[in-house]
Amino acid sequence: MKLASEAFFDKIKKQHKEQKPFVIYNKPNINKISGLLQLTNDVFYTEKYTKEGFVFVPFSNSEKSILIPRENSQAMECGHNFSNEEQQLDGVLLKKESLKEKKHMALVENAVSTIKQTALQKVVLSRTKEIELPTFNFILVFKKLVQKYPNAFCYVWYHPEIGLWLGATPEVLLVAEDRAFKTMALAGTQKYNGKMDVEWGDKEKTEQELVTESILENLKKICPKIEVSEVKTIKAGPLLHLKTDIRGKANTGNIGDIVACLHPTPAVCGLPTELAKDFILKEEGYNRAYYTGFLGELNFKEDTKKITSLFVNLRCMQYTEGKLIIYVGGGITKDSDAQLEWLETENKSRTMLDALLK
Ligand SMILES: C=C(O[C@H]1C=CC=C(C(=O)O)[C@@H]1O)C(=O)O
Repeated sequence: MKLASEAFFDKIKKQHKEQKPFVIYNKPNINKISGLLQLTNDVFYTEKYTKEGFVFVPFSNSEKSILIPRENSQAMECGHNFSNEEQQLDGVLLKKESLKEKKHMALVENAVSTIKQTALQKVVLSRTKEIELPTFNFILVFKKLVQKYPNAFCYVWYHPEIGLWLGATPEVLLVAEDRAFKTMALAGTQKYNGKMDVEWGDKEKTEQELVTESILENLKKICPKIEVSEVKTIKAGPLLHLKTDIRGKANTGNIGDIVACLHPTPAVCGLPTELAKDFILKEEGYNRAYYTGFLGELNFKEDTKKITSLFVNLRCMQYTEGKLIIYVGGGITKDSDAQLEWLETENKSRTMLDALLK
């Protein structure tokens, strides 16, 4: 159902007020906002990725994978011509985070020495940034995300039993049309300072190469011939990253088989995967929940095709109990500097903060 944007957002407000699950999202470089409004407040789970709907999957199995099934939802869409009358988000106050800074730096130092002494090569370490906010206008922030980050996947996802999440992620996990698929190796970060033609340090180049190599190795199991692009610099909001595009044709039509080769990529976990995951679960000291999981359209039937568009849940935040929790992390290798890694997480938090403060 195509709606004018006001009617679209009114329906979303009503759905939220009635505490019923929904997702609204804008895919990269497309001038269309889609919504799926679940008809009841049941929780639908998905394990094998064979159903049709919008999936919301955690980083590890501490949480469950949730589906908003297409057949139990109302689908709607609107364009980008929304009003800008509400500009300001009131009451956003940032506190100093000296304690968090010390903790994060100690965690990074611990990782660097573990990498030097064991088989661990890379681990992605993260933290949260919390903002007290008694009321939260998620529609206003969503509109800002869509306007500010046209090449990101922007979303608000809500389930009364799980929570409210928002984000603007630059990272594709998997886009598939029947058996043809694409993914990307995204890693390495620097601040965008007005130009795209920049130099990259060895740490960032190696970090991104490790991600590419590992994805290619894992995909061999389901794809004999893989196309790999050159490494490019891409802009993601206030940041630049290194990216390699990867394409192929899978020898399986089951999305679950492809996802099993990709998630969690070394861009959000590390290498070797199991060692990195153990390090994260043991040392990070908090629950990532759905941050660094993935989300998106699963097995959408369009004409005669089956389309899947999944994105890694980065540059995201959760609103809970009067608090916004922003999640940010970065890849640690033997060459990481703890202070610079802290600054990188600060820079990454700007993606969400700029939509709250500006
Ligand atoms: C883990 C995050 O970013 C990943 C994606 C791109 C670049 C990254 C990096 O340079 O460390 C991270 O691997 C995050 O934004 O929280």
